[in-house]
Amino acid sequence: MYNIVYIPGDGIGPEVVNAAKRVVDATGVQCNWQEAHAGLATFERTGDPLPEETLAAIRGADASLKGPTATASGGGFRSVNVALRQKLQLYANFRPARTIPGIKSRYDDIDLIVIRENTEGLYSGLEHTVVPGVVESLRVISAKASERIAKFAFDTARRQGRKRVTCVHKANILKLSDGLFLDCCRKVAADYSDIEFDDCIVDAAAMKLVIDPNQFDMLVMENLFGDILSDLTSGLVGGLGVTPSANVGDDAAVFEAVHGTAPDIAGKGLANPTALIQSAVLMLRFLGEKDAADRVDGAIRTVMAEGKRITGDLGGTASTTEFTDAVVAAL
Ligand SMILES: NC(=O)C1=CN([C@@H]2O[C@H](COP(=O)(O)OP(=O)(O)OC[C@H]3O[C@@H](n4cnc5c(N)ncnc54)[C@H](O)[C@@H]3O)[C@@H](O)[C@H]2O)C=CC1
Ligand SMILES: O=C(O)CCC(=O)C(=O)O
Ligand SMILES: [Mg+2]
Repeated sequence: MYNIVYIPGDGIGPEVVNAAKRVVDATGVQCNWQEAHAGLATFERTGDPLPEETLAAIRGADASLKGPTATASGGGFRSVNVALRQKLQLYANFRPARTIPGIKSRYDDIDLIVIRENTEGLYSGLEHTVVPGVVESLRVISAKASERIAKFAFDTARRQGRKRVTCVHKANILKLSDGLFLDCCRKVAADYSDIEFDDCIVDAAAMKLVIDPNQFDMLVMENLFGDILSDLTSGLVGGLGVTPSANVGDDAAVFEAVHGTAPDIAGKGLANPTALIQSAVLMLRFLGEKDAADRVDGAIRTVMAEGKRITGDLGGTASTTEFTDAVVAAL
């Protein structure tokens, strides 16, 4: 019996979290689900978007499954995701993009992984007004966090039989900060002679990913570049509706999709739950439940290949529930 915390979140969050829970339960893996709260709805109810009891519940759980949480542009509270990743030191963000046969996309053979440093960089949102009309944002990069994420990337590459790790950076312009990140990746690479290492400047990497993604294998980068490029790699395999993500630290792990709250389709039963179900697959693998993880992956592939009960983002007409029913039936 695993103790799993689930956070419904905002927008489409409750719909896709419910779908992922149903699928995990259908595998027969025994989970004691504990509900915890975070996000905009939690803020409106309690005045705190990330209550201390939610952090404590995640710390005490075997793993957590999180729906997306809303962060307003401009004013409003600081991102719950950034706070969660920093407070729990979930330093590694793992975002695979893999072709699922049957889903129409530009390519039919993608198998990439984006590894994103999850605790520092511009994404921390450390900003202040210097004088009215002038704002400063701090982009802190440390050797400790850079070496830690590089090591995570190489260890993951080794465990998963990957051939090459590419550091994506802007060290030609950000000579000190990205220079340090690149140096740390080079230093760590020297300890992994069985895995190739190279680097690519981020603007060129974006172009190369669109033109010929298979020239890459695993990509490691700082926080903001990872945020942007992981949406791009999602787009290579069918979009945000299908790509999972894991936030992993030494003491806790939170599994969520790459996508956000999708306000344009929230509450309508239109969301594709595949991304969060695939995040639950990553969670099952993390828990050591390989057989259940493979079975869910296989069930999704069966439903996608059949193509009759897929959601609107993939060109189908199925609702979130109808697609989930089909996955459960295929299991
Ligand atoms: N991990 C998290 O909690 C994340 C939260 N967000 C938050 O979500 C809010 C909305 O952000 P947006 O930039 O609009 O990005 P978004 O990912 O919510 O939506 C972008 C587009 O993708 C579509 N989409 C996303 N997930 C889908 C799914 N499962 N099925 C079908 N279509 C899907 C949406 O309908 C929309 O057209 C913001 O407040 C943002 O801060 C954004 C990304 C991650
Ligand atoms: O925290 C947010 O609202 C956005 C998060 C996000 O885009 C991501 O984690 O990829
Ligand atoms: Mg993002």
